[in-house]
Amino acid sequence: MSIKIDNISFSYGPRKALCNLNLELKSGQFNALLGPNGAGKSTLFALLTRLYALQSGEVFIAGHSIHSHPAQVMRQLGVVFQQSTLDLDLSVEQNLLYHAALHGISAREARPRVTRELERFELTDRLKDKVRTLNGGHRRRVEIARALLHQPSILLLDEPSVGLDPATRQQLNHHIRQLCNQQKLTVLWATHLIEEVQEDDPVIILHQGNVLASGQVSSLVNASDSDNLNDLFQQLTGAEQ
Ligand SMILES: Nc1ncnc2c1ncn2[C@@H]1O[C@H](COP(=O)(O)OP(=O)(O)OP(=O)(O)O)[C@@H](O)[C@H]1O
Repeated sequence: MSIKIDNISFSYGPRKALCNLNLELKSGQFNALLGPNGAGKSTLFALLTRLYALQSGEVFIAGHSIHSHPAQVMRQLGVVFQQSTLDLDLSVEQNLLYHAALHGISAREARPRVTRELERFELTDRLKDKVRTLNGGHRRRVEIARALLHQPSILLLDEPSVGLDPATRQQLNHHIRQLCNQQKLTVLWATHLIEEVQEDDPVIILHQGNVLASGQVSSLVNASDSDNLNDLFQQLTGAEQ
């Protein structure tokens, strides 16, 4: 399922955060949204998830406007925000069942889904543990498992690897890629880290609210006079990695 972003702009008072964005995510693929701090990544996520109302332009999910068909399209979205939204004093199971209930899924129906997701994330033995006792990498996995409980076809992750050590970051990134391949999920992975983006990925380079480039990494690099994505990113944004 795809997301089409049609000419959206957004300002916080006088500060312009997004300027005339036009994008289409590749359906069933791992799409990377690469931008330095302040690029506008979180603002874009807030608009895609309807946390903020659109000020101009439109967003379509599977051809439906998020403005005119919100319930229909929101069901298709799984979201992992930059800041964790787990309740630290509830167990992993309680956090997951609570989310399922918010989506109208009964506990009876939710339990096997919880079991399946936790198995997939190798967290089965942590079911009854309070989230507070989990390390950062495990908390992130619980959040992703939670985002998948209602079986969305699109998964949005806003800098999910922030605060994790390099090995855990890599595992998480690898895990999402596997999920994407197995389930044909459309993924939007926001990051400021070039090493989380691979040559075959469709990438969107966002800087100061503007899309500077979008397309498959290797095509963008080949069409430029840079040797790799790192060089291209630096050339376009002036930002050092
Ligand atoms: N609530 C707000 N009020 C005013 N300005 C804001 C607000 N939130 C974000 N901004 C500004 O909007 C721009 C885009 O911010 P945004 O958080 O979307 O970027 P980002 O790419 O997610 O960066 P980061 O990784 O640092 O969160 C920045 O200039 C930021 O300072």
